[in-house]
Amino acid sequence: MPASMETTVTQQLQFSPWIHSKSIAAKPKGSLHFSRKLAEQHILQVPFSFDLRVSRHSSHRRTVALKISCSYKNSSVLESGNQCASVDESLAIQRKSREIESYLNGRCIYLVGMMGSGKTTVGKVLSNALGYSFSDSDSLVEQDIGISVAEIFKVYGEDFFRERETEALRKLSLMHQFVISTGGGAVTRTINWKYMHKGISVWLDVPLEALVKRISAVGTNSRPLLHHDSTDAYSKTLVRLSSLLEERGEAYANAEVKVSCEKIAAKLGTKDVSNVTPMAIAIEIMGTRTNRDLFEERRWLLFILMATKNDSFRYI
Ligand SMILES: Nc1ncnc2c1ncn2[C@@H]1O[C@H](COP(=O)(O)OP(=O)(O)OP(=O)(O)O)[C@@H](O)[C@H]1O
Ligand SMILES: O=C(O)C1=C[C@@H](O)[C@@H](O)[C@H](O)C1
Repeated sequence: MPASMETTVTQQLQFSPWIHSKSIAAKPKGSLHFSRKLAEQHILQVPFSFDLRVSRHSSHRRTVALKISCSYKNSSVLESGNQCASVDESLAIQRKSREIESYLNGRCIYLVGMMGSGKTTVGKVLSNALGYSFSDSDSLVEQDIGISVAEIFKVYGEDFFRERETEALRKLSLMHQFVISTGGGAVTRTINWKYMHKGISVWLDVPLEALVKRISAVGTNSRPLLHHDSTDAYSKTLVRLSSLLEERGEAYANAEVKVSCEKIAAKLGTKDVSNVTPMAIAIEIMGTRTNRDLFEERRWLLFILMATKNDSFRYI
């Protein structure tokens, strides 16, 4: 087994939810090392089986299926889990995160987009890769008021929620090194943009049909603006989401970066956006520069060019 692949696989474990994966150290020698702290905490005794299969699904991706079994100290229970990950994506995300570290300079990333566009899912992958913290403005409001977003809408109404959402974004705008998943409607208030423009805003643009599929699969209970009685979930969600998207299209376009799932799918050689993984979206985000930053870069280039051409050039 090539050493580089083993390294990647070991690093993939950091995304695994079923063991205290943060305590796993990657070692590019084909062995898994667990920290002393983990052992001292009597959590993990020894990994006793390690099963790795590499398959080639398409010309674009190699997928590693990794199965690990561990025994836990002071317990007869054995637990195991599976982790599937694309080696290429995993390498690309690590490389990109190193590349953009100085460009980001600690700036927060605000993910905006419709309900179900993947702000939370992609946000967690992105924050993990960048070594940033993750936060979610809906969760901050819930913690603040002590009840769920759906209950806040029911008890206090949408205007009250929007005020609290703005306050959550104001607090977040004081932070550094955060990836922030914003509420789907956060883009509708101008004041929220004042806060979000303190960092880099990214619109996750996902086709309506994909949003409806995702939301109908998990239900609308936690999404008060979409909630309806249980009959014909797909078409009711479709109607409601399409009118929200029409109302908000321009507001989402205020984001400095637009990441289109359809475009990523096309790059992968497919039309089906369900083939676009959260990791692929995170990689695309990391590879895109804002117009503001491109403008700054060009300004500097121009300055250097003129300075080298003309010694007496003075930059104003
Ligand atoms: N790239 C993806 N491919 C397939 N499914 C995805 C993808 N990203 C997210 N999902 C799924 O879509 C659903 C919604 O994702 P998520 O909660 O991250 O969206 P969100 O934008 O945070 O939604 P909301 O604003 O309503 O909280 C989840 O079930 C998630 O697993
Ligand atoms: O799109 C919206 O307006 C909303 C999206 C959710 O994230 C929540 O912020 C709330 O349900 C409203």
